[in-house]
Amino acid sequence: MTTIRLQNTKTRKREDFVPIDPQNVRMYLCGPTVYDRAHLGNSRNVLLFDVLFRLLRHIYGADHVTYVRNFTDVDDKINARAAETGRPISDITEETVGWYHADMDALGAMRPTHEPRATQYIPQMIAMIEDLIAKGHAYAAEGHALFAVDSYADYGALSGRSVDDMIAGARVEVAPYKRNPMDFVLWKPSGEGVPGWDSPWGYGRPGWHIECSAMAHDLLGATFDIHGGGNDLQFPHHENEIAQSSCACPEGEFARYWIHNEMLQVEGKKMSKSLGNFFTIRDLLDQGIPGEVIRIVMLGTHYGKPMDWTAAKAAQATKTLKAWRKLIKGAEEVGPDQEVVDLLADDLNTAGALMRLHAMAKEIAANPQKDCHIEKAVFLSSARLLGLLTEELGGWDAATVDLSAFADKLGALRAQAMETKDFAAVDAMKSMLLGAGVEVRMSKTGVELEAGPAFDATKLEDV
Ligand SMILES: Nc1ncnc2c1ncn2[C@@H]1O[C@H](COP(=O)(O)OP(=O)(O)OP(=O)(O)O)[C@@H](O)[C@H]1O
Ligand SMILES: [Zn+2]
Repeated sequence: MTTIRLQNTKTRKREDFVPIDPQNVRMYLCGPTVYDRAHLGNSRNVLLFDVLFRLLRHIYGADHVTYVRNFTDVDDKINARAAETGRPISDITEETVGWYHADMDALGAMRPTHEPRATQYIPQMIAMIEDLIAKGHAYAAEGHALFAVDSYADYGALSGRSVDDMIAGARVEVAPYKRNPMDFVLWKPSGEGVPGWDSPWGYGRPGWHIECSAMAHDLLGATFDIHGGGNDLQFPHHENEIAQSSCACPEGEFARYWIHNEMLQVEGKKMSKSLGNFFTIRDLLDQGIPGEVIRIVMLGTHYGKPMDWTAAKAAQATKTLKAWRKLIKGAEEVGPDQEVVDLLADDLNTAGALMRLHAMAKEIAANPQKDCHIEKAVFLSSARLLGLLTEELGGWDAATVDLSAFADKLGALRAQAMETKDFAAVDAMKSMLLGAGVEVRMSKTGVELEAGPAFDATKLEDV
C-alpha cells in the first residue's frame, strides 16, 4: 500500500501519514463565510483537499474517507451585508451557498461527505463552552464567554510563537470584560436585528473559532487525522481551535496532521476580499475560461508555494487540455500510473504529477501508428486522480462559446464587400475577432472561426 507523506505544520516535519482508523480516514477543511462570491484564492485549498480526498479514496477505498468542510453562516460580515442591502440574512447565506456549490462544481471539486452549517450546531457549541467553563478554561463576563488563554500551556505551539509575540503581531481587541487581552470570544451578546440564540450567558451568538471545534468534534470525534486551511488561518483561528478542542477533550488529540496552503497572490500580495484585489471564480468562468483550465492552473504550483494567476498560464493550460482530451478519446479507466500516485503521495506534489502526465501524453502522441490502448487508459486514470479529464468537466473543448453568429455575419460582410470592393467592414470585424483570440480561417467555401488558446469572450463585440 502506498504511504502518503505530509508536511505537518504541527511538527514542522514531513511525516508518514498513518491513519487512526484505515476504515475511516477523517479530515476537516475550514470552509467559507457565506456572504459573497468565492474568489480564486479561496479555491486553492478546496482543490488541494479535493486531490487529497481522491488520493485517500484511491488508497483506502472510496467508502473509507470522511471529509468535512463547513459553512460559516453566522458572522458579523454577514450581518453587515444584510444591513447594507436590507436583505434577510437567510437569503444572503442561502444564495451564497448556492453560488459556492456551483463554482466549486465547475472546478470539478467533489462535494465533501458533510457540509455542516454553523447555525445547525449551536447546541453543540453551547455544550462545549459550558464544558470549558466547568473545566476552568473559560469564563463568563458581561454577556460574553471567553477562553482564558493562560489556562492552556501549549497555546501558540502550532505557529511556534510565544504569547507575547502573538500579542505584538495581532490586532488584539482590548476589552474591559477580558481578563487577558489575548483571551478570545466563545460567545457574544446579540442586540436587536442581529441573529441570536438563548444561552446560559444570555441571548447571543457564537464566536467564529468555536464553530469549527464543535462541528469537527460532532462529525469526526475528539481525534481525527487531517485538518487544513490557508496559512492565513494558522493564527489566531487554528491556534484557537486547538486550544478549545484540546481543553474540552483532553483525552483526544484533535487533529494529528495540519496542512496549510500558501496564498494565491496578486502583485505580491494575498488575494483577499478585505484588500479588494480579487476576482471571483465566476468572473473567470464568465470570460469563457473552462473550470478544468482553472483547475489545472491552480494545481500547477505546489500548495506550499505562493502563486499567481496569469492569462499566459490559462492559455497554455487550454492548449494542453485540448490535446489531452483528443488523446483519450475512446479510452476507459484501468487504474492510475504508480509514479503519479507516488508523486501525489509525496506531500501532494500536484505540479510533479502534472509533469509526469505531460511526459506520458508525449510518449503516446509520439507513437501515432501504435494503438496505445493500455497507455491511454492508464493516462486517463492518472489524470482523473487529479480530477482532470473527467466526464463532468468534459465538452468544453468542442464548443466553449458558440461563434456561429460571428461566422455568419463575417460571411455576409465578405459577400457584400466582393460586390462593393470595400473591405473596411470585413477588416474591422476580423481584427475584433483576432483581438479576442479567435482563429479566423476564410476560404472560398466559407468562414471558419475557432476559439484559440488566448480566447477572451469579454473582448467580443456584438454584431
Ligand atoms: N489568496 C488566497 N490564497 C489561498 N487561499 C486563500 C486566499 N485567501 C483566502 N484563502 C483561504 O480561503 C478560505 C476562506 O477564506 P476567507 O473567507 O477568510 O477569505 P478572505 O479573502 O481571506 O477573506 P477576508 O479578506 O475577508 O478575510 C480560507 O481557508 C483561507 O485560508
Ligand atoms: Zn476553522
